[in-house]
Amino acid sequence: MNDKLQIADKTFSSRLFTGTGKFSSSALMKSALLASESELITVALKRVDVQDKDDDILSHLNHPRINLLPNTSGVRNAKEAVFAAQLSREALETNWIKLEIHPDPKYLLPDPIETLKAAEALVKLGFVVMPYIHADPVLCKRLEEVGTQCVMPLGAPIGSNKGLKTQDFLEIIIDQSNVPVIVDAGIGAPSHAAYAMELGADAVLVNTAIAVSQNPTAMAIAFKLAVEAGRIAHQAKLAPIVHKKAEASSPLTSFLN
Ligand SMILES: CC(=O)[C@@H](O)[C@H](O)COP(=O)(O)O
Repeated sequence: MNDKLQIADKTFSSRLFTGTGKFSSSALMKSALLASESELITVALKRVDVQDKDDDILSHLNHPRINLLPNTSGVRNAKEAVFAAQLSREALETNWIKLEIHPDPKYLLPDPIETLKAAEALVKLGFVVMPYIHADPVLCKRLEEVGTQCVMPLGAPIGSNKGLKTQDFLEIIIDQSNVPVIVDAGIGAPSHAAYAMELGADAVLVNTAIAVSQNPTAMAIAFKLAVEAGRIAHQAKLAPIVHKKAEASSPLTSFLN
């Protein structure tokens, strides 16, 4: 069965996207990310030394399977985001950008107005834009209309590990989206990732839950398997929930009949 995910000009076999922050060492990061089999890995531009091609973090991500997804984390508005994306295109030779504008350091919630503004500008400049946003179905449609290649609604605040707190809105987004929906942020356990995939998400992005686990490599494998299981379950179609009464799994006829 061909179940690849297409975004812009790239095709992905893995529906688990990952991040590079919070690992206790670069070696551990590399081991976990390779074990995850993730093919799209985001790295904060502010962590990359764009003058240095041998930058430590980039050298650990140099692998034929890995596509780098620079992100604009740290910018405060659309203008800064566009500038950061242009810098990244020059330095890293990719026009893919994960657009993250979250000016408030306490909750790291994405600014919807600046994100839409930046997305529109970046699409016009030829970027493949992957916007990190709140699970807002109306905003997702507006982003799709300006030409983003996917939407990345949050499950819960970044790094909170709380899971799919936005589930009702994620379901609406999944139902009405014409571009891939990637649930990003707050996914704290493989079961959360599996659930997102069961709901019909096209992919998930996970960073903290893998990086801060006691065994990031084992946890990466657990996430990989969970994403695969959730995807297969979604395609197989889940049995419907039956309300208000039980329904016997076997016929309720007596053995004596
Ligand atoms: C790395 C990255 O892009 C994060 O901003 C992303 O949203 C992941 O969130 P978690 O760390 O909660 O998985």
